[in-house]
Amino acid sequence: MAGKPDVLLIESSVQAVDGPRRAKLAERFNLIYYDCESIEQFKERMKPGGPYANIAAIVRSGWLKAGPLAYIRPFATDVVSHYPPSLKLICCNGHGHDAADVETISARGIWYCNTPDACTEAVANTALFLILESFRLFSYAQWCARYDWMQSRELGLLSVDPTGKALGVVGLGDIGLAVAQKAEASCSMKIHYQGPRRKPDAESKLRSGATYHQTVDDMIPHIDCIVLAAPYTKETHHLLGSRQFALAKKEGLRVVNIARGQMIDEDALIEALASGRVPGAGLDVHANEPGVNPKLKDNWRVTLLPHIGVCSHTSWANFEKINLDNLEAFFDTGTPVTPVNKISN
Ligand SMILES: O=CC(=O)O
Repeated sequence: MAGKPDVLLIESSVQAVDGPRRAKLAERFNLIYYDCESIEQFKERMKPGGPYANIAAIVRSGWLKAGPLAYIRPFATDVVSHYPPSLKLICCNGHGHDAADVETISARGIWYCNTPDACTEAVANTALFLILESFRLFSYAQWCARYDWMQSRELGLLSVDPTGKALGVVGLGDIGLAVAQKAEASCSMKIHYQGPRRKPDAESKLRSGATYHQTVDDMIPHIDCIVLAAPYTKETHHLLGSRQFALAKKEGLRVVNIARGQMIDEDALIEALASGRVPGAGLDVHANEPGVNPKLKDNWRVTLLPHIGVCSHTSWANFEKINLDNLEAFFDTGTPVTPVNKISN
């Protein structure tokens, strides 16, 4: 094994890359399979003399473990200082990278790569489902079909079709644009968007274009449903709160979040649901994951998912492929393919 770089693999059961490519991987790298039970154990194993003491790369293509352990954050600030000096590359599944302290990772001279586009379809399809849910409240209707048919009679009088309604997308990046295209194509929704700047290229990919608004507050009075598809940053923390809900049209503002839970002030959302300013919501993400606010759980106007939008067999397969592209490119050329930071070689 001497001479081969140590690569720590956090894998999923979706082994999309198999056959010759996987065999080559084992020829080229000393593959170590992550099996820690806690973050403390992870730190311990990276100490001199430990099994992870010489890792040159970490490749994360799967959950760390099922259950609450899946929420261990191996790239967070308190862990980065425990990385061995040999570590030069992190390849991590997913689109958002707010769970990693990329600034501190960069200061340590380590490349950090995400897997852009690997999950665009999966997340955009989830958003489309949640848009329909926020208007038609089908999850509650399903509950009625299972347990109390007659309660669905009232529901049928409350729900509204999204056809032709105005959709406001916060963040017209890859995912936001895919959501807008699907909503336009399937429900003829009129697209509005907000972000740091106008995006004429993205606008031109929509059949009827899109209306840009500089701020969320400017956009809300024009829309029937808002979808959050922007990265979570200091600026987007509590992007939706009481002030924004107060700006809703009198017919109300449907709310869909496929980005990060902390972009919504959940207490304000609960109040807006009670007052009718928000007649329906679809949330894939939550402020305190893996917990879900009990008041949202109790509200039949809200469709709740457990941050599953990004996860499909298709996405996990793409994650693995892109991670391995990054690993191989880094060891071939010194530069990975999809880094979010830049390290001078
Ligand atoms: O939420 C999931 C991701 O950012 O990939």
